[in-house]
Amino acid sequence: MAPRPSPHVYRRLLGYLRPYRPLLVAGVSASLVAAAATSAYAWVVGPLLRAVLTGDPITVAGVSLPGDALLERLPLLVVLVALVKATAQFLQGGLMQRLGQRVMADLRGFLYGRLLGQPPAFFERRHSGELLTRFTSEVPMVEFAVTQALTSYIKDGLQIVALLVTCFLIDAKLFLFTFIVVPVTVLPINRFARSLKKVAARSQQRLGALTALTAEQLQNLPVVQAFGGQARAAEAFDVEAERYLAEMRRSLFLRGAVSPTVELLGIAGVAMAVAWGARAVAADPALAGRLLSFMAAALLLYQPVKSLSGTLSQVMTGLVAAERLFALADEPAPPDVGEPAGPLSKALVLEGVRATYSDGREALRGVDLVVPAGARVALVGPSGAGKTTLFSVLLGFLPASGGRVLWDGAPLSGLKPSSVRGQVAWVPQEPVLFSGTVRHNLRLGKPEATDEELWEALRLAHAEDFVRSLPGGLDEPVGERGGRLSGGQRQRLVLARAFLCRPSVLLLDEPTSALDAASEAAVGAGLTALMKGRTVLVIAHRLSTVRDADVIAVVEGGRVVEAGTHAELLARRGRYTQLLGEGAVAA
Ligand SMILES: Nc1ncnc2c1ncn2[C@@H]1O[C@H](COP(=O)(O)OP(=O)(O)OP(=O)(O)O)[C@@H](O)[C@H]1O
Repeated sequence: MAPRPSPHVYRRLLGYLRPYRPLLVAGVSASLVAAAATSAYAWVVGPLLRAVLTGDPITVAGVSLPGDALLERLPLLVVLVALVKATAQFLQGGLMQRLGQRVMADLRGFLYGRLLGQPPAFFERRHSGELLTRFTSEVPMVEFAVTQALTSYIKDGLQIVALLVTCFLIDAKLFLFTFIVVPVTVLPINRFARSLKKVAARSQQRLGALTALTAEQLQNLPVVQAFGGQARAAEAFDVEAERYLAEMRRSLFLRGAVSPTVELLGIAGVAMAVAWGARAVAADPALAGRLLSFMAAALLLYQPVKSLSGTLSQVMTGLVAAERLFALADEPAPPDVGEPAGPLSKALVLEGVRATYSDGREALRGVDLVVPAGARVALVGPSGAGKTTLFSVLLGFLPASGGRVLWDGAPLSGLKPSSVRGQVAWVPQEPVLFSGTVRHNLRLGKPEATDEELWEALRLAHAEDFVRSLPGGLDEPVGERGGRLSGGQRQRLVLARAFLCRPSVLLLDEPTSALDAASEAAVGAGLTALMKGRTVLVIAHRLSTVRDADVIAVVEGGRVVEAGTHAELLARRGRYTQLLGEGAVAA
């Protein structure tokens, strides 16, 4: 069943207005003035027309004006009313738009902040395209709904109320007769609103699926092309695009039908009022002025009603989008609470650690391992053994489902995750860089680092020379994902970034990507420097790294099946010897 915006969504969006109450009050006041000015038109137009046509004296707001004074004062009055209305509308539009933009900025910031607190499992359950759709298409939908609701809905709503009151005051009987059709108008609008909500939710889901598919295919285009998969990709795209089109057809049909239906009902009401009024005036000619005022007010109603019904569908779409955004933001994120972790000084101990992914796969099945502070422990094992999962548990991305991890004797589950991450530097196999400058990338873990500290880190990571030779130095842009640098340069920047954080524990997934001999030597020297004096857990892919380790842990099937030094394990002639024979680590 398609989701529908609940009253809760309106309330929550209204909550975002609270900090801007003065702005809201000013905007609503301007709307009230504009609405009152519109009603004033109706008050003056009827008597004016009647006086012009008959030359009789008229009474406006209790003041009786003779026919000749009219031609001087009434045009002035009309211009004055127009001036007040124009000024009020200008203020109303400006204030409400500003309010709408502030609300949206807050909402966008809130959503992004919530996403930044989510663990990797949250993103694995979703397609990156889906999240992108939220930001690129659903946030603007909410933005439109909020600004539209604040500008058009308040302005038009107040104008409608003011004009209805005007009509009632001019002639209560005529009012009751004419607007007996109003309840009849509300019924179809309500039905439209409900259908529109459903269709809006479905078309947003379809757009999400289409964006997800497109993003995935384009991101991996070289692979698609290498396998000659363009035709299949185009076919899959057409299928999704057709589904989206079908939903949009339904949505556009409904949207197109709202305005004309409301207009028809409104015109019918006015026509009936004219017929009734004409008969009443025939019986009592003095009614003519009032009837003209009444009709002016009824016709002035046309514009705000049309404007309201025209944007109804977009506002509904925006509310559905808001509900989806709130649902995303409300996904519980693991709390960042607990005791602060200090630098590791004794040992990191894993006792029977188990870990299960959200799809039910148990990747760790009782890992026992002791990593003394300052030691270098190499993890080796076949692909899929659970080495990366172990890092995820240590970084707090995946909670242990059994056993425990002790950080200097304190259970990891009781420590504040951000403080543990502050002690740990994680260097993944593929260097991760963001578009931006060298400085921007280095400061990721230490935003306040000075240039001296950056150069020092670059020197330690054997990256100083190449950064100095870049035309912009620290200010040189690295390109998207570091694409303007070589593989070895990217890796050394990532190492420099880790140096800056002064971690006490290093989780290192040794790079395997082919580098030329010079780059490899530089990266290797940087790595050696980084590991010096720290507790290191390294997923080893090179024999030299394994041989130099204090302890080698052989991981297989989610357990540590053997542990010891290189010499001890070779002497045992067990699984380690077998793995070396199979080429699990490169010479
Ligand atoms: N996000 C995930 N969701 C579900 N299962 C996963 C996820 N990541 C890994 N797995 C599974 O968990 C097991 C251990 O994977 P892990 O990535 O820890 O192995 P690894 O030893 O690091 O392998 P490699 O050396 O190939 O990187 C594998 O069976 C894998 O399929």
